[in-house]
Amino acid sequence: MLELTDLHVEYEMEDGGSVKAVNGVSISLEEDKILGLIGESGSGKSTLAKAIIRLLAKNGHVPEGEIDYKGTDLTELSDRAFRKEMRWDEISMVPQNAMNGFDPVYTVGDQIVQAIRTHEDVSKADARERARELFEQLGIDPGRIDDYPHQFSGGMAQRAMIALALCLDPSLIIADEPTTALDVVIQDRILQTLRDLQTEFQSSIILITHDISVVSDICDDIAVMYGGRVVEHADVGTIIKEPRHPYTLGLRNAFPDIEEDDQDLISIPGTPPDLVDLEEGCGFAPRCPFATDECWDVTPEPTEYDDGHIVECHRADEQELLTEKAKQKETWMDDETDAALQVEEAND
Ligand SMILES: Nc1ncnc2c1ncn2[C@@H]1O[C@H](COP(=O)(O)OP(=O)(O)OP(=O)(O)O)[C@@H](O)[C@H]1O
Repeated sequence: MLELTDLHVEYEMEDGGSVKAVNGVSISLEEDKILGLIGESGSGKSTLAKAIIRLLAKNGHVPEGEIDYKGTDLTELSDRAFRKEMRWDEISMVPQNAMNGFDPVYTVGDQIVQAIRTHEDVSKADARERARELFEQLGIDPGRIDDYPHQFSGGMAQRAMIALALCLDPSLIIADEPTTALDVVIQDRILQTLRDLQTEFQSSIILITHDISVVSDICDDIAVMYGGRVVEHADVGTIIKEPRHPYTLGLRNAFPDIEEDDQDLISIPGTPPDLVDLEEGCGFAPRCPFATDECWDVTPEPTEYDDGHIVECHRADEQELLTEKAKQKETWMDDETDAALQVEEAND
């Protein structure tokens, strides 16, 4: 249903330079699937999402690439046509912080009713009924429909935001770190609700997060972003159990596995690349313990392994060796990698 081809997104800066926040991304999302978009802060996840729903900051634009949504290239649509035909009806978004998504001066119910009536010719009473039903489905007491946003707890506001995103029955929902501000138990419940609703509404979801353990439970596919590119993309089982990219292997080390005791959490040394002065070569090479001269000099092309497992790494063929070495702390402590390593004992 959604196919991005060689998508680039840039932010113009006052000094005349530009931040290449998304730098040639090609991925696809099938109908009724949840795609997890993971990567460190600054890897371009939100930018990619906002480019799809056309909510980029004023200084952002798409200089190159296609966003094919059900056969329409969204980059070719006028702003007016996009607002009328696409945003909210077809593609909606749950933002990082729900409180910012609601207008504090109107009740939550009024805002959902207004969203429905702006796009559909229905009576106020019918729209209100739909909002009440959505509240119920999301586990919010429908009696709270006339509350103002500040009267909701963080978890409830986030659920109400999901109700708003679902109220026009869109085919694609983009959820940008929808639960980061919430505690783990509520986070888990909201993600499960999202999964249940996705099955019921038969919509597709792009779920953005920096936490690989969050996505493993509810996603079908995962795309790993690094430095504005998708460096690995596959079904969730493959990404969790058989990744090939050293960055994905590193991400796996950095989050605890709930099934294992006594683990060392090893973070990836160094910092993400400068997206203003992008250099030739693999963007991860300065932090990669396995980088060779070729990695520094030549940007790797996407290569497909198995069915739909796409990796951008010159050494992706050496999966067994990389996997074994990546498990060892010493690998990430090697002085030959550019950066300092921080090792945290999981059970400290
Ligand atoms: N309006 C802007 N102007 C200039 N640079 C920007 C702007 N918005 C984002 N950036 C830069 O674009 C890059 C990608 O940012 P983006 O927010 O998409 O990353 P992210 O992976 O979503 O990070 P996070 O998890 O922190 O939200 C970063 O280097 C960021 O500083």
